[in-house]
This record gives sequence, C-alpha cells and structure tokens, in this order.
Amino acid sequence: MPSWTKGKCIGYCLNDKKKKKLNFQGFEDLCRKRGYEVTEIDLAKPLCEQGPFDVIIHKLSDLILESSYNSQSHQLIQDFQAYVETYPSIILLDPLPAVRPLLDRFESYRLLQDLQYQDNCIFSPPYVELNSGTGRDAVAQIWEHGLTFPLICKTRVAHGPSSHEMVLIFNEEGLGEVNAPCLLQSFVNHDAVLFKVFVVGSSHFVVCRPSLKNFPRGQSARRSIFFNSHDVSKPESCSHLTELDEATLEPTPPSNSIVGRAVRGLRSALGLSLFGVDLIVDKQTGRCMAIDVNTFPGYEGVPEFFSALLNHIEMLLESHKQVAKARVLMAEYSLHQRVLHQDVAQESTHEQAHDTGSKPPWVDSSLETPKPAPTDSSFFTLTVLPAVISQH
Ligand SMILES: Nc1ncnc2c1ncn2[C@@H]1O[C@H](COP(=O)(O)OP(=O)(O)OP(=O)(O)O)[C@@H](O)[C@H]1O
Ligand SMILES: O=P(O)(O)O[C@H]1[C@H](OP(=O)(O)O)[C@@H](OP(=O)(O)O)[C@@H](O)[C@@H](O)[C@@H]1OP(=O)(O)O
Ligand SMILES: [Mg+2]
Ligand SMILES: [Mg+2]
Repeated sequence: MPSWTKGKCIGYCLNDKKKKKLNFQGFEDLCRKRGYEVTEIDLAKPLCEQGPFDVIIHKLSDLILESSYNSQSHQLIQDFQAYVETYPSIILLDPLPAVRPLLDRFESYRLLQDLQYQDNCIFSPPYVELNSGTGRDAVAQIWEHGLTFPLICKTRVAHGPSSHEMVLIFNEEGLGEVNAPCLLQSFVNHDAVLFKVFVVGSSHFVVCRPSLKNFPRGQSARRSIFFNSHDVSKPESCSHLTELDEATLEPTPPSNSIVGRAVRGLRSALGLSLFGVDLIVDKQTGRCMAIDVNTFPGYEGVPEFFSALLNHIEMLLESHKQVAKARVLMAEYSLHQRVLHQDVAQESTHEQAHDTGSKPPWVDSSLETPKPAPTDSSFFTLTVLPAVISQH
C-alpha cells in the first residue's frame, strides 16, 4: 500500500439504483485495499461533519433537476455547492456546473454541433428545438434546417425515466403527436449498431450495443412509433425495432482516431471526467455521428471501470499534490526575495557585506558555488508552475 494514500478520504453520493447497478461495493473494496477511507455521504446531514474529503464522486442528476421546482432539493444542492466551494482542494467528480448542460438536450446537442464545426470528422444529425406547441409548429423549421424524415423526437430533459421515452415520426401528420419541450432530429440509418464510448478521465472504452433498425428515407404513411430507448440500446435489449429487415454486414466501427478526437473534443468542451457519448456510423455516408452525451453513465461492459476510476483519482491527487508543492515553493521564494531586498537595502545603507544565513530552496548545498538565483518571481510563474502543471 503506498503510504501517501493513507488517511485520504473518498466520499460518494449515489442513489440506491446507481450503487446497485454499478455494484459500487466493489469499488469501495478496491479503494480500501489501496489504503483509502471511503465514506457514503448523506446530503441531509451537514457535510462538514462527514468529511474531510479529498475526493467526492457523485451522480446528483435527480437532485439537480428537482432543485428547479422543489425547495428542499434546491437547498441540498446549494449546501453541497457551498461546501465544495469552501474547500476548493476537494477533487469533485464532477463539478455541478459542468454536469448541468448534459441534463438538457438543447444544451448538449448545441455542444455536439460546435464539435462538428471545430472538427469536421465528428458529425451530429441536424435537429430542431421545439420550445412550445406541438411538432406541427416546427414544420417550416424542419425543412429550413434540412431535416429528413423519419424524425426522432427526444424530450428536452435528458435524465430520468421519462427522458428515455421517444417517438419515431414518419410524416408531417405524426408531428401533431409530440409536444414541447422536445427536440426533433433526423433519423440516420446505421444498421442497428450503436457504439457506446465510456470516458473515465483520460481513458475511454468502446462497447457495442443494439440500436434502431434502418427505415426508408423520406416521408411515408407509417404511423409513429413510441418507444423507450432503454428497450432498444441496453445490452439485454431484445426488440423488433432492432431487428434489421434485410441482411447486411456489420458496420465498421469508427476508427480509434475518430473516437479519440470525439472524446478529446467533448472532454475539453465539457470539463467532465465521467461521461459517455453514443456514436453511430451513417450507412449512407460512412460518417461517424454523435447522437447522445450522458453524464456518469452505466459503464456496463467495461470491466476495467473501477480500476480506471481509481487510477484517474490517483492521478488527480498526485497532480494536486504537485501544484500544492509548487505553491509552497513559490511562497518560500517570494518570502526569500523580500528578505533579500531588505538586506540589500540595509547593505547599501551600511556599506557592508551581509549574510542572511538562510539558504533559498534553489541553492544546492552539495555544490560549492550556489546556482544563480532567479531574478524575479516570474521565474516561478513562467517556469516552475507550468512545468509542474503540464506534467499532469
Ligand atoms: N438520430 C438518430 N438516428 C438514428 N438512431 C437514433 C438517433 N438518435 C437516437 N437513435 C436511437 O435511439 C436510441 C436512443 O437515443 P438516445 O441515445 O438519444 O437516448 P437516451 O435515452 O438519451 O439514451 P441513453 O440511455 O444512452 O441516455 C439510440 O440508442 C439509437 O438506437
Ligand atoms: O446512471 P443511471 O442509473 O441514472 O442511468 C443512466 C444509464 O445507466 P444505467 O441504466 O446503466 O444505470 C445510462 O445507460 P448507458 O449509457 O450506460 O447504457 C444512460 O441511459 C444514462 O442516460 C442514464 O442516466 P439517466 O437517464 O438516469 O441520467
Ligand atoms: Mg443514448
Ligand atoms: Mg442519453
């Protein structure tokens, strides 16, 4: 057990369903084996009585959403946010302001479009946001934005059981059956295969899942299909909607380079450590399309999830330690500079040599002549700090 993990405390805050699905006890056991303390956080009790924490892992999506209409949830979120702001040394996976955009499809799909502008290798199907009324009110926009039938309708809210209720719409008539707030997106044929990319810090893992089958492009007389996304794209999903009508070859998975570009682009746009992105390969163009981004997803099919998560935490702890060290060094340096300036002032007054007796940290005592001292504090801000930070 490395000695530096001793006494470090990892707090977590997950609902019962998430703990059970992840088998989170396995993660707790792994952490304890490596010398960490692990504490389950009870948001109803004062946080300062439960810590101190070095790391907090959470999925507070339910509470964040509830906080917009429930004063009790609002208070709990405020208290949590105030606590982590009071102790900025806590490593939070992930910060609440970074999580929020992924709970709203309007925001997350805008992010996907930005990604397409920045890197024209990662596409996302065209869509229209519906703020009020029914889909009928969006007909003009649908044509204007170049959307093509069939359309897939998704709720604006991206988290929670009802957020997975979707509709496949085959004609303008069908648009009358869906209500705002929702998003209408072109359906893209992709041979019923979904590539789920699960991200943990700088690592990512790709798993294959079933997905919706192909449909003829353009308007048709078909009636709309209402479905739950968890019935089509979970590992165990078994639905007539995922059975292809024609025999086709399996699509070629997106290349490592494309997946890597999508992950890097999203990681820097989102500022999250734990997220997932769903990719499909457009049957017509062969382009890789991002169709969904999720905060702290299930990582089902990723046996390395716990070790990747703990490795990521250890990398962050180490990097915090280095930054803290550099700060101490910088403080010592400025203090020494001040002492030196005082001495120089005194020397010029008394016109005599003066030795402070203390050695600045950059003087290597094993050498006969001291290394030249840096000339000003910019040495640290420009050289030492960036070097330390860039290593992490
Ligand atoms: N534009 C699209 N074209 C083709 N199929 C799509 C498209 N968007 C979604 N799908 C299909 O619908 C399913 C659900 O869509 P999406 O991933 O957006 O829903 P979700 O409920 O947010 O999923 P998750 O459980 O991953 O959060 C996908 O797994 C895929 O099979
Ligand atoms: O983490 P939760 O339990 O809340 O559910 C998440 C679910 O994971 P799980 O079904 O394995 O648990 C995820 O599935 P995968 O992408 O991993 O397939 C995905 O559907 C998220 O959108 C869900 O988040 P929510 O809709 O709740 O925001
Ligand atoms: Mg999805
Ligand atoms: Mg989703």
